[in-house]
Amino acid sequence: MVPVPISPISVGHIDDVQELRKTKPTCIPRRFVRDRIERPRFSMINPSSCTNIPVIDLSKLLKGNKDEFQAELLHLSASCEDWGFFQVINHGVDLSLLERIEKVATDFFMLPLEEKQKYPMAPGTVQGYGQAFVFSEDQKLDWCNMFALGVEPHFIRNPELWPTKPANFSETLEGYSREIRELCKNLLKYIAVGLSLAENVFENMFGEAVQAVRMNYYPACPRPDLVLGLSPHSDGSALTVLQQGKGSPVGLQIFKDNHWVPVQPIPNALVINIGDTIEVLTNGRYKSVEHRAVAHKEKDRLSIVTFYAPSYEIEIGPMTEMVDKNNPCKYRRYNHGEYSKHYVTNKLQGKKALEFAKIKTINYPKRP
Ligand SMILES: COC(=O)C(/C=C/C1=C(C)CCCC1(C)C)=C/O[C@H]1C=C(C)C(=O)O1
Ligand SMILES: O=C(O)CCC(=O)C(=O)O
Ligand SMILES: [Fe+2]
Repeated sequence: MVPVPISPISVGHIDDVQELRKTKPTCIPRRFVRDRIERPRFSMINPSSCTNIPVIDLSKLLKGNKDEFQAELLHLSASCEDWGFFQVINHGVDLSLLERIEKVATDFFMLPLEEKQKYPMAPGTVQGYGQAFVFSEDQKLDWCNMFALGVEPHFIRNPELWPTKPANFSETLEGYSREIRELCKNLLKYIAVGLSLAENVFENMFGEAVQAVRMNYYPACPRPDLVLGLSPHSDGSALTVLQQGKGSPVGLQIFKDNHWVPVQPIPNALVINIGDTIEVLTNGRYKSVEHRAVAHKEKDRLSIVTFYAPSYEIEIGPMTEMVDKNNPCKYRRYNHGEYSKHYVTNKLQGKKALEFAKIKTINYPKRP
């Protein structure tokens, strides 16, 4: 076959925000300054920010009595349906692992730039150190440094991008990913039961699930009102598990009822969100929710995010149980590998990536 020339992507110069903060603490290059409409208006944050996202106590599902189990299952279904986001406490993930992953992530981001640049995220790709989802020179940049790695199955790994410093990075990430994988399997089991589906429906469907980790480091910013830590997006995964660094300021915001609602960190809790894949499988009953991160004036922030998704070979489409006369099929069937490719080759733009799967409805004009 004739090799197709791939046109190289020209993304221009991307400043490393941690370096900017060190060397020019008051400078915000033009590419980071958002258009007015996109800027986070802190005065516009829902004043009843006490509307906190729901909290699920997983121990009640794992080992609660019958009544506790039923009540928490209802709470989980309602959280998925009404919020698409919740925090999980008593999740069973070893707390020392949460501390250790945070330590290696922080140690990595604190390395000299030359060391981190040994693991570069090539333009247009998503693994390594840098800024993902940048495809042109005029695209606005996020006030964030990212380090992302594919973890499972092994063929998605690029071993050259697994850092040798800090020394215990790889073994810690392996241990952490194993436990987060079990958490995702458990959550998917209870999500299925809450939908009156067979408990193993997702695990059986997903095959050898894909798991990737992204560590986001948001340095303090002199004008947080002009920049975004991370552009608004929904996640392409089935489920996402997000760990907020201890002592990190509030930064994650979710878009609900036309307002950006901040997510208040709870010590040792993990934030879970429904990804695009579960939205499609449930025919839109559980929706992936747009979210973003904002920067803080004085404090740096760290988040460690795991994307859990079906194997690339899997065909995805609304499950038959979720489609009926009152809920007509809203999404087409597609291959998850194709969706992953589509997702990672487009800039983050709200829920735009999911247009890929939506069945367009035509509104015929009413007859006179
Ligand atoms: C920067 O990365 C992402 O935001 C991201 C990518 C994840 C991936 C890797 C880092 C390695 C290869 C696999 C994968 C594409 C999952 C988001 O992940 C979402 C997007 C899709 C689609 C998904 O399944 O998870
Ligand atoms: O840092 C955060 O709180 C948000 C991260 C996120 O949404 C992501 O990595 O997909
Ligand atoms: Fe996200």
